[in-house]
Amino acid sequence: MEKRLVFAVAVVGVVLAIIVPPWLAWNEAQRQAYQTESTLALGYAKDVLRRLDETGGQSLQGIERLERIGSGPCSPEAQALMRQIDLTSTYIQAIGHISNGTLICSSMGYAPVSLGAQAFRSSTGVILYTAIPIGDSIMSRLVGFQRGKFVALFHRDLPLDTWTAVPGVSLGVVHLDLPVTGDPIIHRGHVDGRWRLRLERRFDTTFVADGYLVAVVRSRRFPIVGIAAVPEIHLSHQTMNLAKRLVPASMLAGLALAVAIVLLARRQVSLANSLRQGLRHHEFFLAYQPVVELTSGRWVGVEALLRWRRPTGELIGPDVFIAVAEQTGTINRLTERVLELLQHDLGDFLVHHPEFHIALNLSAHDLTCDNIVRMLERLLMETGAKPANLIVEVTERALLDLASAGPVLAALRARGIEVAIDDFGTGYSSLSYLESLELDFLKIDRCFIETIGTRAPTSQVVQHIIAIARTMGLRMVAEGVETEAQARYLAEHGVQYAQGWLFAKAMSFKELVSALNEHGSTVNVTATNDR
Ligand SMILES: Nc1nc2c(ncn2[C@@H]2O[C@@H]3COP(=O)(O)O[C@H]4[C@@H](O)[C@H](n5cnc6c(=O)[nH]c(N)nc65)O[C@@H]4COP(=O)(O)O[C@H]3[C@H]2O)c(=O)[nH]1
Repeated sequence: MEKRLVFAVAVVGVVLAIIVPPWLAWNEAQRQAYQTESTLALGYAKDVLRRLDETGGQSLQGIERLERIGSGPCSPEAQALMRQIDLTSTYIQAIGHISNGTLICSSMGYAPVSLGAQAFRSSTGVILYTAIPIGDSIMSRLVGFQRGKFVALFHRDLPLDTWTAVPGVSLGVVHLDLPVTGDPIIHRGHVDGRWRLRLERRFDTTFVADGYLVAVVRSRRFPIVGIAAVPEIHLSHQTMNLAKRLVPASMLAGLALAVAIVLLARRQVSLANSLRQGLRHHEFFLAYQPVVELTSGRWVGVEALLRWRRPTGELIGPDVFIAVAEQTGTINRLTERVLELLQHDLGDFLVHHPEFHIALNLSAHDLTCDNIVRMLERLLMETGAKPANLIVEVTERALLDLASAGPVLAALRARGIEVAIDDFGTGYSSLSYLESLELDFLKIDRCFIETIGTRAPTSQVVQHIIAIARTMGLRMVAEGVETEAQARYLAEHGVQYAQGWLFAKAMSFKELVSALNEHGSTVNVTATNDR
């Protein structure tokens, strides 16, 4: 990634960091407010429904008791029962016998009372009266519930007499046998009978309509729904209250993120510049970590690991600078430098150690064209080495672009240079994907070796990786072996090679040569410092 690209990505990142968190916070405030208010509205609707269910239940029970009396609907016995039902019920105001729309006798006494016009007859034969003229008031607040010869009267406000913390809440009950456009049977405030359609097959639902947050709940006992509508303005207030807390916090977080992006971009650019400078000023060198044959303890080769020492003496690890080099397009130059350093270090070493191998790491970029093939051929020519002396290590990530990596790897293998898949198990490769490549070695990553003999959930993975390597006919190299127990386990499970601090840390080429000269290739020293 060039400087300008880093800048562009950073600008986009900063803009997003400033816009996205407050936007997310605002959405979260809306979501939370809606959730809270919906729960509240559903609570009101359920309360109305519970009261009406209870009223209906008590009315039916009372009527059934009166129907069971054999002594006539207005007999003294029946009237005594009416008074008893009236007194003991919590919701019914009166109960009586009706004939031709007139209450003949009731728990209130003998005086005949006309119930006025029928408001509605349900499919189950229940008749409702909603404008019963009692006393001087033509439109009294009583509602009549008639089944057969008897009617129960209750106060219209009773089911709606639910306490609401929010002002302006509308409450109502709609009968499902009424036409869709019909009015609610009882209501307080604005209630639209059509809101019930939003229930569909559910038992309750909430939605925003006509300036209200509406909750509709269906009764499981009667064909009715309870409705509560909280003014939308209240929802907006709640959203604003929450947003006042969430948005500033998210803006701060976004700002911190933006600052982090700017700092990271600056570091990226300055690290990229330093990398180029480091290449010009020869600040890179190679360290070599021995690869050991597990059955014999023989050093059969080394892995060349790149190191960067800044003029300040600071040592920067490849984990940091390889990623920056890959992102800033300097990686090919870095690989070139690795080959130059190898050529310089090796001299004619491999001519005298024909069985020894050198493993070097390649990046995804190196595999995008066959330039690397020519560069390695040149290295072989200059050092007098054979292709079998070289192993290239590629990570699973580098193999993602199979279309370009595949032919390059095939070209290397065609020349006799072997290929190892590095950090196996940490990337994205699927088995079928790996099978489409021709490989020689599989390197088992340190993170799996660490789990050997532990109770870590991934401790079984090593066995699977070993099985995969066997199935694919690959030789194995275990990385990061630090204990005898790990080495023993690996040897017992047929892993041929290993590297790690148990055997030796990475060392300079000079130290490698003197260790080999001193002890032959069966050295068993823990070589000095990993520079
Ligand atoms: N804790 C622990 N660590 C151990 C042990 N034995 C070896 N290691 C470390 O594990 C890493 C092994 O290299 P890698 O998996 O190829 O992983 C390498 C490789 O992917 C990459 N790298 C190194 N040199 C080059 C290079 O020249 N070119 C490219 N493209 N990548 C390189 O950087 C990665 C990191 O390299 P290093 O920092 O040198 O870290 C090395 C090595 O120092 C052990 O017993 N315990």
